[in-house]
Amino acid sequence: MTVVVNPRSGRGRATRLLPRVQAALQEGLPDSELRIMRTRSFDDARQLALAAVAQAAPAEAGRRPDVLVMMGGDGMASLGLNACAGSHIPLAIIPTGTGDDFARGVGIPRKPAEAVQAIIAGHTKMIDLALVTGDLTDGHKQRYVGSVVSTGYDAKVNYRVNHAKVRSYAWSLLAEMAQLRPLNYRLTIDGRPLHTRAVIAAVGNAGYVGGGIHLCPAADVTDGLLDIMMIGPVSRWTLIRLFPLLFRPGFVKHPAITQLQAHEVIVDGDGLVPMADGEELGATPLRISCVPSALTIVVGND
Ligand SMILES: Nc1ncnc2c1ncn2[C@@H]1O[C@H](COP(=O)(O)OP(=O)(O)OP(=O)(O)O)[C@@H](O)[C@H]1O
Repeated sequence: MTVVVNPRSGRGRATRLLPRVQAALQEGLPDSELRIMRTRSFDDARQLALAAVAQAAPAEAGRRPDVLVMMGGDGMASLGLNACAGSHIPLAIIPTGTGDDFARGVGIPRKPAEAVQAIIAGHTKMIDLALVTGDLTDGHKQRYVGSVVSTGYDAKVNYRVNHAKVRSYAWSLLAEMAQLRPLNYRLTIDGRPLHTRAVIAAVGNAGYVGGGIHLCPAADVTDGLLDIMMIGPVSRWTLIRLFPLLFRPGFVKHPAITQLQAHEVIVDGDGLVPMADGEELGATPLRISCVPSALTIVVGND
């Protein structure tokens, strides 16, 4: 078992928790060889995750497969799922980030101590991933996304937070609200064109963005489908009323909200800033396809 740790995730929470996590894993899995790798940078984390998967052994009779454990936030989860996708190596997450939306959306316990117990118990399930193809910011042409691709108001808020000198989510929400205007979207949903105007258009594999916004409430990571959620050209005041409701469980019903499901969506439009896992994703057009059962993850008991 290789545990790749971003010591800075959750503003240093991972560093504080690591000794307890290590002790619990050693106690719970005394026969496992445990390798703990503290990352020095995001690139370092990517390399360590890829190397761990390349060296990992699959399951054999009477023996569990090697497991990649990513300890950090959504950035680390994204590196882990991209390293494990399509392999037979299960991915476990110990969520110590500020958002942890991937863990939230796929049934991984959000409390680190419970996530460790889930790893010890070793229950796994296969989940779908969204494969994004296009000119991506990381220089690649393809990347898996586990949670949501955002392109509207919420993505602009995320972009503003990332580029602000002082990172304030509340301030960015307000600043983007002041500039709110519907964006022109040119979507192709399972081959059918849909030209529309919207303030939010998100494509979800799992349902959460922005640290608990349930933007795609119908998303199911085992149904082989992507969930598309759009909020049409509403006024600022309507969005201010709708937005907090997205933090609550359940569905938000409003005539401006459209929810669809598809195997593949091509997202294009004017002035879109696609974001995923808290980072810029790339320039439009982007093709987003659901890849069923692309990843095995370690989950808690439902
Ligand atoms: N030593 C490091 N290893 C990995 N990433 C690092 C490191 N130091 C800083 N980072 C930065 O941390 C970010 C990834 O953090 P991660 O997603 O693990 O946690 P978070 O940002 O606290 O949580 P969340 O993404 O859930 O809000 C990247 O933007 C990366 O550049």
